[in-house]
Amino acid sequence: MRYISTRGQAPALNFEEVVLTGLATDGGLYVPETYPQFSAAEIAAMAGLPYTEVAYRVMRPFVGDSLTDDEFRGMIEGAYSSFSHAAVAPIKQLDSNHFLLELFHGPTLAFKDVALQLLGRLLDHFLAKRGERGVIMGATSGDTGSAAIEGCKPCEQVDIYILHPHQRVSEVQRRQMTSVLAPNVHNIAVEGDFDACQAMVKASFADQSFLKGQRLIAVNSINWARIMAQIVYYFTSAVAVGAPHREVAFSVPSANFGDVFAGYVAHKMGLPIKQLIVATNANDILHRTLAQNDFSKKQLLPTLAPSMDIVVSSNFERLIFDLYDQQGEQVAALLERFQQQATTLDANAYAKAKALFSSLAVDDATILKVIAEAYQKTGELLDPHTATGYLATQTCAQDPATPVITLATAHPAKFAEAIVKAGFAEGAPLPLHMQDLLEREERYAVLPADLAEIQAYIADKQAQKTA
Ligand SMILES: Cc1ncc(COP(=O)(O)O)c(C=O)c1O
Ligand SMILES: N[C@@H](CCOP(=O)(O)O)C(=O)O
Repeated sequence: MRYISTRGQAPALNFEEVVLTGLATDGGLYVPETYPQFSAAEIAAMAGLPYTEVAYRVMRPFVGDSLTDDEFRGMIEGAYSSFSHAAVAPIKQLDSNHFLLELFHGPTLAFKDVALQLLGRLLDHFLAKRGERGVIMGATSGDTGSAAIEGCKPCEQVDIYILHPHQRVSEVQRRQMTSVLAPNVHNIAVEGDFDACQAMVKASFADQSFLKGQRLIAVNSINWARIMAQIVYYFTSAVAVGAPHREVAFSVPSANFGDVFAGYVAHKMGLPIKQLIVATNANDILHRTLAQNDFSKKQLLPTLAPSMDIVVSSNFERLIFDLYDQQGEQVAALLERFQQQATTLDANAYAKAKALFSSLAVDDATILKVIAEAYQKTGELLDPHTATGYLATQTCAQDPATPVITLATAHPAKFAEAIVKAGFAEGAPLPLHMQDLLEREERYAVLPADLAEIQAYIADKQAQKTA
């Protein structure tokens, strides 16, 4: 399997190189040159298999000869043994044709664990094999950070620096990150928003000289392995509700577009997905683009679904690349225009997107209403991100005969503010292993949203380690 950049100028890489490279040297994101194909018979044969076996079958073609079968199987078993539910990503029926895919049974209670438990193992393996150390730099709006720390803290080969927007993540999210006091874990609260954090991470990939020769590694969904691992649960859940014999639809709370892009890849691989519904919070750029072809930035708004407080959505570039028939120069030109001014997708690309995607933006007041109503109707307490997907299913599902699977992307206990405001005064209880989270000691630095200062901070910490 060869991976190519969405901007068309960077060298093609194999899986191991892609996992260790993060952002391409031309600023693009790596994608497989072609997508592996699964026949209806191969998909049907997944019914009833353990999650780990489906994971192996779905991901194996992406890995190529970078790992042996046994090495890869071992990593998959290890990654998902840390989940508290035997099914890893169980599915619940809410209504005759509406299902909830619970993606929050990993150690940090959000869907990010599904990929980051595996990515930590991949990094450790590849770096150890090369006898190298690496520096991870990641941006988080709240969930990637703790999942990356949890997935990578056992890695002897890495130091990890996570940038989160100061005072814009929930208290539980912050403490999940900052109470990990391992010597290789560093949290930086940036006086800015998530877009600023992500832009500084991307800029650091473009010029890595501050690291004086150490390797910079990505844990955000710019790293292909993140997307790859998220494709699996589209297969397991679709098969559970009748694929490949029935078409299915998915509703996905979205922001950086990694999760729904994994669904798009599953569709390209042969999974019969009829509709992908993109749900956003009030930061509605994805909705405006898909609904009206208005690909333009607006001021980032803090919302009650803070993990989706993102305007510049990384993985939308991967979709654009595919919609533009892998024409990297056109993608680069479009994204250049997007940085400067309001723009649109070309008519052909937009028509292709419209054929599969629908969308809805959900404001804070509606999120609170949906949490309360969904609880009354189904007995499920949704987290504020999942609430956007739940409403989008009800609003956008095109065909009552097609089952819709809403992705439950986080556990409600991570978002006490929204849960209490929705009328649940007690909030949602934290699981046992986090009962003392609010009492744990925290450690983090607060820094301005200034690339030079942040790079100097990291360089200084790294120099102290090697002194
Ligand atoms: C809980 C939660 N839901 C949804 C999303 C959106 O996922 P994506 O960024 O992959 O679109 C995120 C993070 O962005 C998240 O943390
Ligand atoms: N919602 C994310 C934002 C980062 O997205 P990623 O999927 O690219 O890591 C978060 O919680 O940090």
